[in-house]
Amino acid sequence: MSTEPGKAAHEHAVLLNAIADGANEYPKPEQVTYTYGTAGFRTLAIKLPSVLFRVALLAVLRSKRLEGATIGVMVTASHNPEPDNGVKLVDPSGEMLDPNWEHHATALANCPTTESLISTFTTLVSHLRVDLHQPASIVYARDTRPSGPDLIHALEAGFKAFGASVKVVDVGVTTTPVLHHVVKATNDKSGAYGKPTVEGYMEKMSSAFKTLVGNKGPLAPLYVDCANGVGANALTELTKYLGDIITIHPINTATSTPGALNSQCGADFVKTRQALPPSVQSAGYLSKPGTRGCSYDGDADRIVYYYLHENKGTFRLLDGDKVAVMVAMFFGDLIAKAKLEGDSKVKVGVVQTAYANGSSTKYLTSRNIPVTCVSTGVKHLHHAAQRYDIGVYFEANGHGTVLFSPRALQTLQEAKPTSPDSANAIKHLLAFSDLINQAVGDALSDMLLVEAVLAHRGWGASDWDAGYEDLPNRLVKVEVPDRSIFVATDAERKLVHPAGLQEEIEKAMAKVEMGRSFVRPSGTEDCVRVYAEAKSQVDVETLAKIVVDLVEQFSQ
Ligand SMILES: CC(=O)N[C@H]1[C@@H](OP(=O)(O)O)O[C@H](CO)[C@@H](O)[C@@H]1O
Ligand SMILES: [Mg+2]
Repeated sequence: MSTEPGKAAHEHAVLLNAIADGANEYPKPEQVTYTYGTAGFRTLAIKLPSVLFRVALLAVLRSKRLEGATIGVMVTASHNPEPDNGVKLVDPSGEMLDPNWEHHATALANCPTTESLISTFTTLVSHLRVDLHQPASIVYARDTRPSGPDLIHALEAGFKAFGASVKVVDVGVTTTPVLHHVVKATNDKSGAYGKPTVEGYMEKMSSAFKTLVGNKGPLAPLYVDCANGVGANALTELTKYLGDIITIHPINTATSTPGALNSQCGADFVKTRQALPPSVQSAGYLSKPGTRGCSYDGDADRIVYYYLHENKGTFRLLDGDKVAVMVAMFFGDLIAKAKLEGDSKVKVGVVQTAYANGSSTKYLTSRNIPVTCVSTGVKHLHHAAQRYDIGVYFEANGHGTVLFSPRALQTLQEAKPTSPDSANAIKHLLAFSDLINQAVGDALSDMLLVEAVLAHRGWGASDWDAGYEDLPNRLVKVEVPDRSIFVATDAERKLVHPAGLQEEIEKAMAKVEMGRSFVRPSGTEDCVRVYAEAKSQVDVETLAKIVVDLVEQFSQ
């Protein structure tokens, strides 16, 4: 845009006309209200074209507001069924969109007409003090959903309205964490984070993995359920970079079979059902004792592991809590071996949500590892983890990563080893910081992290599992007329509303041994979630039932 007043006004009018033309092509369906939630906009794909067009406008505004910093747009609905889709924005550091801007996204998405869209857009430009003369830079990608290409068209139409002031890079069909990597690396002008490309991501991770386990391979084979999603493509690519250090068997890789995505497979299926995907079960992949399997979700930002009990053949889940505990303990030991001096001590902390199994929290705290509990949603965990030198964060369902603070990295880079052992520990800690996605939870990166830790420990799945035994637990969805009456506090462990309900829940908890239960409204589905755990299966069922009944009673 020009800085001459007359010309600038003309260009502004041209821009608004172009936005109006695009908006007319992608009208908002009537009677749909959109919310930018925990995971961006997510609903049936047929309802989304207008949202994609408007998200493009917001992405451009955000980039211009940040003086041309690169913003990411990911088109995915993660573990949802195939007819759904979604879109979320990625901030320049590779993190989720700033929560203040979520409201602006919601406002644009819900404008009923082209006129109201233009008016809201203009208001945002002035309220947010966006200088439209600034350049903008956007990278975008999508998962394998059949609705993806049309939604990408709608997104691109939004970018085109701004003409040449917007530079766009289409990363193509890839995982959510790869897109986050590209965003973070593009904005890191020092180049230290790695190349801002899919190849850069693969090279960085595979070379760190080789540094860590190159002399320990070949590692025992691993079966990877890709949920018939985009993780299958990324994993195929990654295995080329890994060579023969580890034998990976990708399964559920039918990315173009209609209806296959997340159907009877994937991390969400396994965590919710606490069972193997039928395809893994029937093929007997894990029947050889000790064989490890893992499942990604549809956009490969989440992973859970499992194996079959050696004697009983029963299913054993190694979820996000199990990963967090193993990784935190391992990093604690590695830091001790590094023998860093005095003030340069690096400390490990863990961030969980209330859904973390009580046994995992007890295991950590009894070993003096600090644990912070935060509200559900990756962005809360990510921010809390940034307060530790090495912050390990995982949701029980497998979303998570490990963050190395700039101070920890600098300390490690400058540390003077006192022995060959300390030199090795420092080298390994630095390699782990390259192996682990520093922007967001990442199924592929977390998988290599688990494999590297197991190899360093000399452990199989059952050794890993032996640390602690999960308390029996139950997670129940309750549909209520209006979930907004449920208001939680204290990292969502207590309810402040409806009045009196919390007291009743606490009475029920006190009746069973090691009873714990909490209730919160879901941020992604129209339901209230009830979580309960207790020392025995019978007690947990009783506790869950009482609390579900209470929720129903108090929602009338
Ligand atoms: C109990 C549970 O698993 N909740 C999930 C779910 O959030 P809810 O707000 O509970 O619907 O979706 C989030 C986004 O994927 C994920 O971060 C979170 O862990
Ligand atoms: Mg996901």
